[in-house]
Amino acid sequence: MTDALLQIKGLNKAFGALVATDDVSLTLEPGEIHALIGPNGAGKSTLIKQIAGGLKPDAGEIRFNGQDITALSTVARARAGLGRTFQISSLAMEYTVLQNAVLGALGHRGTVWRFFAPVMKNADLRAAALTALERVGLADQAGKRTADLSHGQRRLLEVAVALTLHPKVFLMDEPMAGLGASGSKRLTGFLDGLRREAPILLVEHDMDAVFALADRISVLVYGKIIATGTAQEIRAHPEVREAYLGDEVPA
Ligand SMILES: Nc1ncnc2c1ncn2[C@@H]1O[C@H](COP(=O)(O)OP(=O)(O)OP(=O)(O)O)[C@@H](O)[C@H]1O
Repeated sequence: MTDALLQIKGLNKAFGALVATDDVSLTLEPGEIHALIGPNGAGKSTLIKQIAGGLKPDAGEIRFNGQDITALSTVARARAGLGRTFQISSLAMEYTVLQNAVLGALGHRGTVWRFFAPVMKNADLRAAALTALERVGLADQAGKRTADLSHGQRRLLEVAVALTLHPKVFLMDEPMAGLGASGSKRLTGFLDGLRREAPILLVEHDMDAVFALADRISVLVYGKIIATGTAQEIRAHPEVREAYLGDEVPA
């Protein structure tokens, strides 16, 4: 394998007596989708937050693109190329779809955002935003108020906002949530191609999507990774079946 773009080493995080991240190490290699699965409360979101910079680990190291980023702010990490979609929407609901995408593109330029109107007239920003909207199939919704989008469309808009930043790596926390069968099929197809642009660390409960997409799967239980492997290896792993998959997934 080539050098990992993202390397997590011995990460630990406790909330009082609760160990939410228990000595977690994992890598994300160029071109791959590495899915992180596990039961509710296993610590998946807590791990993503530490990688994105919103939560400080108690111990351990996060290396990105050859650099130790453990002490960097969320903004510095995003500028360095860590793209993220959120479990809870970060969109401005009263703004249009295009305005949200332009704000995303603006974040990449690092420009100080003083006046919204001139920003919306900036041809480069608009073009970057529209390209991202086209890629997720939302270009025809550009003028719509974000609050008027369906839940699934909002999730796609979040992916478009992340795309405007041209990240080197994507961190995605449950992008399929609430999409419905056709929406998740469509997003699955999109993520399948996206991995060639930037590898994806994917937290997802939708097992159809995980098993269709993931090059590798890590299983988190009580904050600990109990197994990492291909879809086939994970399906057949006795401890994983007992702790998480049960009889839902045929081996
Ligand atoms: N800020 C916090 N303070 C205290 N406990 C927390 C905090 N954030 C998370 N936890 C706890 O840490 C554990 C891991 O939570 P986390 O949200 O990371 O799990 P998860 O695997 O993402 O769950 P889900 O699949 O339901 O989203 C849970 O027991 C949760 O209650």
